[in-house]
Amino acid sequence: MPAPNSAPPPRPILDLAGLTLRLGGLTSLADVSLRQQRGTVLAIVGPNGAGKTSLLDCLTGIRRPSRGSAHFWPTRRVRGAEGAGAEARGPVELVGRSAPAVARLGIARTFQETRLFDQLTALDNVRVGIEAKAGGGTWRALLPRSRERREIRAARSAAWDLLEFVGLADRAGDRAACLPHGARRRLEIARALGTRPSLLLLDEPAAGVTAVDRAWFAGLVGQLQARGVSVLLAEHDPRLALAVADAVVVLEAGAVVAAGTPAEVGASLAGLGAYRAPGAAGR
Ligand SMILES: Nc1ncnc2c1ncn2[C@@H]1O[C@H](COP(=O)(O)OP(=O)(O)OP(=O)(O)O)[C@@H](O)[C@H]1O
Repeated sequence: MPAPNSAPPPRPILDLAGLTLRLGGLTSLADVSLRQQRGTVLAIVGPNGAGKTSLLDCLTGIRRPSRGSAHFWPTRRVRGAEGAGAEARGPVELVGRSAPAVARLGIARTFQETRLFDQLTALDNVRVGIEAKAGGGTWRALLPRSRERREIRAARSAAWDLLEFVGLADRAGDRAACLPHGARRRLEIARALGTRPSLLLLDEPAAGVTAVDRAWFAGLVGQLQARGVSVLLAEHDPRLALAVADAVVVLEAGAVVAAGTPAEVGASLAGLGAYRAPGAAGR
């Protein structure tokens, strides 16, 4: 029997078993197994070509693995309640689902190359994410006029909140094409959050950004957790991953070569000479 004050048992949100992906003659993912607990940040670290993007693609209906399974525990939001009012349902298999079906389950992602609507404003880019979740234009056409107006106002207000959250409220009216690289990456995150995901997959969100944006991304991960969003972070730079993650998995040539807490993985990477602690000579 558990002690009266013991912490609640960890609840999984994602469980991958033997995920294997072959692209042409090449094995991009080789028998990848891992588990992520709900409410945590799991970092997938690895050099170029390690299979990080392939992994995210397999989870989001973009690629179909040749073998293996990917179970996800969706969250059913109780009407009028957030966070504590959310209930986890039993696991569902992600393999074989289309990208929109995965999104409907509550998984959102960003891409290494930002995919924004360049001719739309920052605000409208986020509204697209929110309205896609709400059913988009077709659904709206069936609504009574007053309800339609209410939904439009709600989407606009939610989009403003998300722009504020990512520090882009002052760029709301700018076309996405005019935004600098770091701001585009922030905007992509805001758009992904518009679908109200319980799991957010970030594909190297800090690649090529300034030191200021990099620090912001590191802080963002904690804020997402506070909002009840679990994060799967694909990251090239182990330093960022070790600094923000609760657990780390290292991929090399498509296979898991290390896994554990940031301290455990940091120690094994240092042993391999692949990681130098921040502040170490020669950085
Ligand atoms: N469309 C494709 N056709 C064939 N091979 C591919 C394709 N896309 C990726 N690969 C190969 O799959 C392997 C894993 O690539 P992936 O992009 O998943 O790695 P990554 O860790 O995300 O690297 P990066 O950070 O450079 O994107 C690599 O060897 C890559 O060359």
